[in-house]
Amino acid sequence: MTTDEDIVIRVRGLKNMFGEQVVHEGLDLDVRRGEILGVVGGSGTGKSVLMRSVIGLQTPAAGEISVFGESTLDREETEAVEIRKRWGVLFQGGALFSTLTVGENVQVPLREFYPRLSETLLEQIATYKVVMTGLPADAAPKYPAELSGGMRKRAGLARALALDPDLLFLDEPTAGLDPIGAAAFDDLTRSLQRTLGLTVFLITHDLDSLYAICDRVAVLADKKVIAVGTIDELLALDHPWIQEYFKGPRGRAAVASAGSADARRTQGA
Ligand SMILES: Nc1ncnc2c1ncn2[C@@H]1O[C@H](COP(=O)(O)OP(=O)(O)OP(=O)(O)O)[C@@H](O)[C@H]1O
Repeated sequence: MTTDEDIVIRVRGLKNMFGEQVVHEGLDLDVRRGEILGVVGGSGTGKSVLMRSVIGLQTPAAGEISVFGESTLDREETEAVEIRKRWGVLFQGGALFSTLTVGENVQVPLREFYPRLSETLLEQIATYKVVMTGLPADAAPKYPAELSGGMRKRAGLARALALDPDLLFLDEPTAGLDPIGAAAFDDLTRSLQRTLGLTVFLITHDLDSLYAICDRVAVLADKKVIAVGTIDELLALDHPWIQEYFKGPRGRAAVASAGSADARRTQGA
């Protein structure tokens, strides 16, 4: 049974609109503690807007959002800061500051939330986070433009982990990576999630990621979350978009690839 303490993000009756365009209406969602929740939906269904609403970058027209049991809407700034410290965000494309080195990028949230840390400690923490994401320590003094796409994603992840968050938001982290790089990033996400006990909100179009690392998947369509569950539970529903998405050619390829990855793991075990 899921209790209130098990729910890290609770969204109820969310409505978002831009001018006349209604993106969400009556959207409900629960994200459970310690899970990787995949968020899928066609382009423009409002996955990023949902994430931005939860992290306070988008003020909804209506609805309630709570994170760690605290409402995130209409809060005093000091209270909002305390909640914001508990999450990290990897935005679409990494969103690194191009004029700062990787290490300096990781230091940005540290400087914002802990302005009294010494320069030495800032550097040490940043290097530690960089290494934690599988990058060599000598990536820290490099600029984002000097890194490959996959390395930049890892650098973005290092920055998202800067404050030792309990909750991680990842917006299409494997977009633009080749299949091997994407699988490696999935493995890294899973391993960090397990080691650090993270709850992960993962927006993705990548069916391989859904099969490989997501505990449950939420499907956005018709301005709301139309279904949430394991992939098997979703497949039991006869919604046309869900059937087409998971059982279309790309879905079938992802099942085959998940099967062979499992077999490789079993043989390697
Ligand atoms: N700041 C904004 N101003 C106006 N419209 C916006 C804004 N942000 C998002 N939208 C609109 O809201 C809708 C949902 O956008 P969103 O980026 O959340 O979609 P998405 O599901 O993440 O799409 P994709 O999978 O293509 O990234 C789109 O129609 C988009 O044009």
